[in-house]
Parts: sequence; C-alpha cells; structure tokens
Amino acid sequence: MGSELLQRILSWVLAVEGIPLVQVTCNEWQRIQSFQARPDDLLICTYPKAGTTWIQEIVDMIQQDGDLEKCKRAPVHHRHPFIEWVRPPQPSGVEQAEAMPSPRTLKTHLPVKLLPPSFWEQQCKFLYVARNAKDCMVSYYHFQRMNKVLPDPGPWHEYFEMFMAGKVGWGPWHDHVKGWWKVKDMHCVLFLFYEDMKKDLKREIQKVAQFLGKNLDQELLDKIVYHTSFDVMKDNPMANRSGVPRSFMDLSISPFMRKGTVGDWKNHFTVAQNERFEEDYEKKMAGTNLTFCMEL
Ligand SMILES: Nc1ncnc2c1ncn2[C@@H]1O[C@H](COP(=O)(O)O)[C@@H](OP(=O)(O)O)[C@H]1O
Ligand SMILES: O=[N+]([O-])c1ccc(OS(=O)(=O)O)cc1
Repeated sequence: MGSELLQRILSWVLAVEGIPLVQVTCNEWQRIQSFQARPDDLLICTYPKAGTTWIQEIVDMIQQDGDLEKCKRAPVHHRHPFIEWVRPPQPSGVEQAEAMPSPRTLKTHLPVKLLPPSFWEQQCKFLYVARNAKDCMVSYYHFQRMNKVLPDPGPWHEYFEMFMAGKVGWGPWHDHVKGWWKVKDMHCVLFLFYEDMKKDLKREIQKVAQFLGKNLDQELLDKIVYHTSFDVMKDNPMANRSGVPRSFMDLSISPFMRKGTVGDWKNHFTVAQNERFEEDYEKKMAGTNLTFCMEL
C-alpha cells in the first residue's frame, strides 16, 4: 500500500468498533453517546450520499404544510441538527439539538451499533433512506473531491478499494444498510429506497406523510413533488449548498446536486471493477433479503 493512500486512510480516526469518523467527532464521542433523545424526535438516518438532503427537504415540506417561505428559513443542512457533527467554533450537532424545541427532526449517518442508546429507549421514529452501494460510492467519491474538510479521495481506483474495504467515513455501506434493515421491524422505522423515490416520488412522499401522521391533498402532494424534484432542488440555494464557504465545499470541483440519477456507477466502474465488486457484494450481503435496484 502506498504511503499516500495510507495517509488518507489515517486521516479518518478509528472510532468505536472500527467505524472511521472525522477526528472532531471522535473527540466528542462521549457527549454524542450520552445524547438525550425525546420521545417525539424524528431521526432521519442515512449512509452518506444516499439522499439525505432529498428526504430532509421532503420531510420539511410535509411538516411545514407546503409553506415554501417556512422551508426557506435556513439552508436544509441547518434545519435538522446533525447529531454527530462537530465543527468548532459553530455549535455542535448535539448542542443545536439540545437548544431545539420539540418536536425535533434530527439527522444522523451513524450505523445502528453506534447510535446513542436513548433513541431506542425513547422509542423514537426513524426514517431511513438506502441507496444502492455503487451509486453511493460514486457520489461519495465526488463529494470527497469537493469537500475540503474530508480526506482527499485520491484517484478513483484507490477510492474504489477504500470504499469496498469500508475505510470511509461512517464505515462499510453493507453493515450500515443491513443493520438498519434488521432493526426496522423491532422499532418504528420507515425504510425507503432512493431508487423507489426516483421511480415514483409521489408514492414515496405519501408513505412519508402517512408515517408522520399527515394527510396531504392532491394539490399539496403535487407541490411537494415539484419542489423536491432534482432540477428544482439543484436551483434552490437553500438545498444546493451554494451558501457554504468555498473553503468547506468547492462546488466548482463537483456540485453538491451532482447528477441525482440511478446507475451513474456505469460511467465510473470498469468491467473488472464491477466483477470484483459483485463477488465481494454477494459475500457481504449473503443471508439478507435486502435487495437493491442498480439501474432504472
Ligand atoms: N431531489 C433529488 N433527486 C435526486 N437526487 C438527489 C436530490 N437531491 C439530492 N440528490 C442526490 O443525493 C446525493 C447527495 O446525498 P446526500 O444528501 O445524502 O449527501 C447526490 O447524488 P449524486 O452525487 O449521485 O448526484 C445528489 O445529487
Ligand atoms: O460524508 N460526510 O463526511 C459528510 C456528510 C454530510 C455532511 O453534511 S453536509 O450537510 O455538509 O452535507 C458532512 C460530511
């Protein structure tokens, strides 16, 4: 292994149970673990790049009864505290959540095994969005290219190896989706797929509304479908990260709202990489009935 690659892996710090997390998050780990959830919290849970921003905008539109002005009160990544996020001197995700009146909607990328226990104890609602591994990998690669606080992903072929080995932030994709899939019937979890949202956004929004106990009429439903389509969100400064300093995200390298499609992996994976990926995937996903759509 080249020393540069080793350096990139080491810039993630190994946190609890081998899950790489950024160093500042590790430094605050005790505080994050002892986070006090409230029974009426809704927690949006995703593996990075699975469509977090998309589901956040949908949830907010439903909660604000489609009032666009209310949804513009802050950039989407500031509306819902990101519980394991630490970026001094800004208040941490935990601090933001603590200061928030109930009912709260929060966000996390944590795998099941690292979730602060109070979320289970308080029997909160969890909204999980899963996206196929190959598109997550591609999206994550471009995100790390433009995100200046995360390690440089290096060339694609090296990133491909790191992702397969789970040496990326928040750890292996496989364990993440399998973990949340396993708990979904024991807790109050709505488990959605990015690919289903691409196929039939209206139907998936209805599922979310029902989960949140809201009844949407056709007009409101159509409004939310329109407002949360990729093209509209790409032009929405409250969703597209255009207000984020360039020193944090350099959108000229790769936009946050990049492609928003299913199957972009085909433009990145070589035939040999795809074969290796499939072989490894089959082993890691054996024994689960969780299946993903890799193209539409
Ligand atoms: N309304 C929307 N429709 C489809 N994809 C969306 C979307 N909003 C965001 N995305 C995509 O979701 C990914 C970001 O995920 P997250 O919010 O979890 O970081 C990006 O994927 P791509 O990089 O494949 O385009 C982004 O384009
Ligand atoms: O994957 N990350 O490292 C990551 C994901 C989301 C994130 O939050 S965002 O709102 O800045 O996209 C920051 C870092």
